Amino acid sequence: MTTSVGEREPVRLAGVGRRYGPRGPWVLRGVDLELPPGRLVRAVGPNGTGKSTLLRLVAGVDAPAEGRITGRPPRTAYVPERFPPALPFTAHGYLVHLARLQGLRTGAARARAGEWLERFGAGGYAGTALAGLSKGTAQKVAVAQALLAEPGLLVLDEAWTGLDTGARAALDDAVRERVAAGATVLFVDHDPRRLAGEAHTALRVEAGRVRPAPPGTPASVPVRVDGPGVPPLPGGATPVGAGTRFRVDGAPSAPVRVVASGVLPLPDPLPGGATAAAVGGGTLFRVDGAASDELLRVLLAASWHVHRVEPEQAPVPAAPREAP
Ligand SMILES: Nc1ncnc2c1ncn2[C@@H]1O[C@H](COP(=O)(O)OP(=O)(O)OP(=O)(O)O)[C@@H](O)[C@H]1O
Repeated sequence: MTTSVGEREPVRLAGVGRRYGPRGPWVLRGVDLELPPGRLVRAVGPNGTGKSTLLRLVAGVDAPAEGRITGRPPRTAYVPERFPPALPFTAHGYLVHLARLQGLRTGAARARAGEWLERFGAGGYAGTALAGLSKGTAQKVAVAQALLAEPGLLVLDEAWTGLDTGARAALDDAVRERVAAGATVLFVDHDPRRLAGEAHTALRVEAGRVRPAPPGTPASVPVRVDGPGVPPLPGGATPVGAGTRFRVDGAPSAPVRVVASGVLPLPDPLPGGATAAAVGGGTLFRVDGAASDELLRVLLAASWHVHRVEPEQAPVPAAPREAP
């Protein structure tokens, strides 16, 4: 059940604002965000500050009062904070109906609906009317509907609330599968231990703004190094604390390349006059070694995900001409 969603653009929010009613206070304003594929993003913030509003906007079930949201993939799924009132379906019938609406053929829709009910431990309620389900089982159906069609963007608003332990673990696994398949997953959950240490980025929603959450936010992994091994780092940099931050002793002077990706805007200009260019799945920064520490600090502060830090390679020499 883990089809890759393939290469696609990030979901982009540009100057997004939302208020309820033409004279209502702005709940969110001036929100600029990029949510790239393959990222697990957590939104945090005090009650009533606009987390659900942000999630509804990203999911496309609500529209901004100003600004634009682009790049939403065709298969976007959303689990609202509150499941809609019971409709005249059985649990299985409802999921089949939604899967058909999402483009699955009847046979595949039936199979997928059954599989997801089983995964969440609700297979025994497939034939029960939605109106007859307990709150917990109804929540399993709410979560299953979002996973039926392997969405490229999955938005979860307190989706774990009401689930039993087994179903919560099944949802954790389903989220990991979607992220591994290249989907973007944006979630809110009141439990700070939810997917702790796995979220690539934490966003703080407060006072109408969306900012990177401060380092130490439980779900935040400000910088994570991917790959089987980290190459020798410029200036003898050493990983600190399970490979999440770097300390550089002495100022290296050799040029350095940093490959990173992130959702929040970076300062312009970048430290040391670093240049940035898009590469597959991220951004390639080139910076003088003396400024690489500062560039990493800036990336860290903006919750960017650093994939590689390496010395700039010498230009590849031209291939020698063959003797005539
Ligand atoms: N449909 C609506 N009509 C009017 N005001 C709304 C509507 N939805 C949300 N609001 C208001 O917008 C603000 C942000 O609400 P929102 O639900 O997005 O916050 P939240 O951070 O998700 O809250 P919580 O953590 O309590 O779920 C609140 O003041 C809320 O009353």
